[in-house]
Amino acid sequence: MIRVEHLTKRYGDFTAVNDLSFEIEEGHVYGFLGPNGAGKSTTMNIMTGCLSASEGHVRIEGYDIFEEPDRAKKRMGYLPEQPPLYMNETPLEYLKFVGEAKGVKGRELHRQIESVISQTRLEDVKDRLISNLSKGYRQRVGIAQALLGNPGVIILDEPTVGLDPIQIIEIRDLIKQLGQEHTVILSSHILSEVQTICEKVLIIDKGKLVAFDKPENLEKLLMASNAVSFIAEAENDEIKEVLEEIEAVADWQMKKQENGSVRVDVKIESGEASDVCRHIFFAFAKREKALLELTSKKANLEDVFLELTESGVDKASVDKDGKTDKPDTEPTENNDVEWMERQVDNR
Ligand SMILES: Nc1ncnc2c1ncn2[C@@H]1O[C@H](COP(=O)(O)OP(=O)(O)OP(=O)(O)O)[C@@H](O)[C@H]1O
Repeated sequence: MIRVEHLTKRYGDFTAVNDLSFEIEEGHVYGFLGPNGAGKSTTMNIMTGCLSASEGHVRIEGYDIFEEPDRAKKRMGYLPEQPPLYMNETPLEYLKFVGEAKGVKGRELHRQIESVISQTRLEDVKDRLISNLSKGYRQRVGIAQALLGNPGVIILDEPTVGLDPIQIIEIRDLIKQLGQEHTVILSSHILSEVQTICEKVLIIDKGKLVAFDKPENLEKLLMASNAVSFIAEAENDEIKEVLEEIEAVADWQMKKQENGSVRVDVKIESGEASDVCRHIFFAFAKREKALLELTSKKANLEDVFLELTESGVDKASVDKDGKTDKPDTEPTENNDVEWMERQVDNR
């Protein structure tokens, strides 16, 4: 459906997108994930024909975005990071304007406007001035305009940035619904967002693709960072004996507690942490030694993301340059959003 081939974008001496290639298939929700400045917006702007590329090709359903831009653009709806809304118009007026600009006319335009207003639940505000709408509703208007012309692909650049937690949840639900009828590509630097909405994730860092897979497969990549911790009332030799019985155990550290028990942190090389927990539990029970605590830590997408972007070590075999620079991130903003989301999720 979309084929990106060896895409490169240079701003002067700076390479913002570096030899990016990937293919998007029909009917999935794709997450385009990366730290701030990774090159997500640049890539999306090129894919949607808003920006030229220094090198490479983008084909939308076979149409080259640079050679046949009209045909290619017809097949895509785009919500840029800053949606170009006219504040002194109502959603209805604005959607009419955008629909006409996309070449939709007459009754068909009327039908499509009704349909996108209903899909994005704008009925109650369709006659209010956009300048008087909340950011969440403005974002809905932005999504509604992307849906006009009934494109197969919807591209959304950071659609939840700046929204409050309730609005974030509403927009995510809307995106999930859109994914039932369209191919959706969504850029984000919020991991939990991509994990909950997307079926496939592209991770981009410093303009390069570092991973492209299902969220669950990316987590499997980091099985090695699965870990188990326990506190046992046993001697070091007995603990060593138990751990040596378990093939999946890669390494461990023991620390004597004040009450005489021993805290053990175990690194797992392969397999499930729960299987290792089960083995440890029964091994100590058989020896009639008490386990005071037993917990496992499963690698999640966040671990994959940090591993692939912060360390620059390429576990997905896409980028082999092994850079170790830290990305240009703005953790405060991300943390605020994720913290607020957790408050809502926990209610
Ligand atoms: N017009 C420009 N001129 C020079 N450098 C630019 C220009 N536009 C973007 N850049 C740089 O290119 C890099 C990629 O920017 P881009 O906006 O694509 O990243 P992003 O992944 O979308 O980041 P964010 O999540 O912050 O939006 C950044 O280092 C940015 O500063």
